Amino acid sequence: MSFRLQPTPPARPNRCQLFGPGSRPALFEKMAASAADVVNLDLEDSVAPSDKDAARANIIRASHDIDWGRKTLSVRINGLDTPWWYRDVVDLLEQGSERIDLLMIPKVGCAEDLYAVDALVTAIERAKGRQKRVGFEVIIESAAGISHVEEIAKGSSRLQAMSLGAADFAASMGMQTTGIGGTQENYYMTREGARHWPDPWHWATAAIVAACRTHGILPVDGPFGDFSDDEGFRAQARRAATLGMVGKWAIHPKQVALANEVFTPSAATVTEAREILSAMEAAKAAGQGATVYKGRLVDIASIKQAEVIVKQAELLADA
Ligand SMILES: CC(C)(COP(=O)(O)OP(=O)(O)OC[C@H]1O[C@@H](n2cnc3c(N)ncnc32)[C@H](O)[C@@H]1OP(=O)(O)O)[C@@H](O)C(=O)NCCC(=O)NCCSC(=O)C[C@H](O)C(=O)O
Ligand SMILES: [Mg+2]
Repeated sequence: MSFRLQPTPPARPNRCQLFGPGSRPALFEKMAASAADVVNLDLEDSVAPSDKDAARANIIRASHDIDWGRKTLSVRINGLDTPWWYRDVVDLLEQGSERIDLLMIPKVGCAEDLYAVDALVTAIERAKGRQKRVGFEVIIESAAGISHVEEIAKGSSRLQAMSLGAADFAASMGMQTTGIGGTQENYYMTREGARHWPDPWHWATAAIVAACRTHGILPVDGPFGDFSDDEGFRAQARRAATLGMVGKWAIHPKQVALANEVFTPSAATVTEAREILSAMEAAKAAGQGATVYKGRLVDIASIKQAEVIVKQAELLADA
């Protein structure tokens, strides 16, 4: 480990973030009753320009009236290149309840984007005497965002989570795609006549995870648009989990159980992780730094790998 230690990310469950448009308040109670860890009420791209004011008012009302239980309540504001974002922040923090946990900032391109929102939020919190410090989450969904991902990850002490937004990301990168996330038909390799479809989101996912882990932020996989394709969602989520992400968005309620399934370590995985820790305890007692578990090498690094899984399981058990 470097002399600079890796900070611990916020200790809260973030397996699934369920989205719903702020312009559809009939969905809010259903979102609150869902099994998602995080609810994202949207003011941005799922809300038509003519509905922005009404959607903002709906969300403010819902922050007071709806019992959100133990969920993390997040509101996605409009992008900093629009005329709406400052009004989103001002109204949400002047009129919304303290139940709002996070503001999600879309399409961040540089650390200064967080600085600007932080300055406005800080002034409102002081002026209104708000007791709870609101947190931020951001979406990396542009060429600029991925190019500046590490500076963004350290851009504000309010930042808790960072998601990959595959749809806007693909558009900004000029990718020839139309589907939101998942396998892309023309991104394939061939060998001996057979096609194989690698993951076009792999490098961006890995870059986001590295930036997040360096700065103690939760890395999250964004939307998977085809909500009729459960296996496609599972495969995308499993790839993201394997690379270190902690959860995934749901853009339809049927995706919530799928995300929770993938991002909750299975009983067998947790048992194996605990057995590795026990095997290493026994090895340590015998003065060894490495031993054999189920025919394979485990050593001090294996302790850290196993601890990732055991800590995830303990966090979810406590939640
Ligand atoms: C995708 C939807 C438009 C589908 O809505 P609908 O046609 O109403 O779905 P169903 O008829 O299948 O609904 C079945 C029941 O589930 C309830 N429902 C629907 N959606 C939700 C929801 N989001 N949360 C909770 N409950 C929901 C319906 O009311 C039905 O209930 P019942 O009648 O009692 O059985 C819609 O799901 C939707 O709007 N989803 C969210 C869209 C969204 O927020 N998009 C923004 C995030 S993705 C993005 O922005 C891209 C990203 O930034 C990037 O760049 O990658
Ligand atoms: Mg987007």
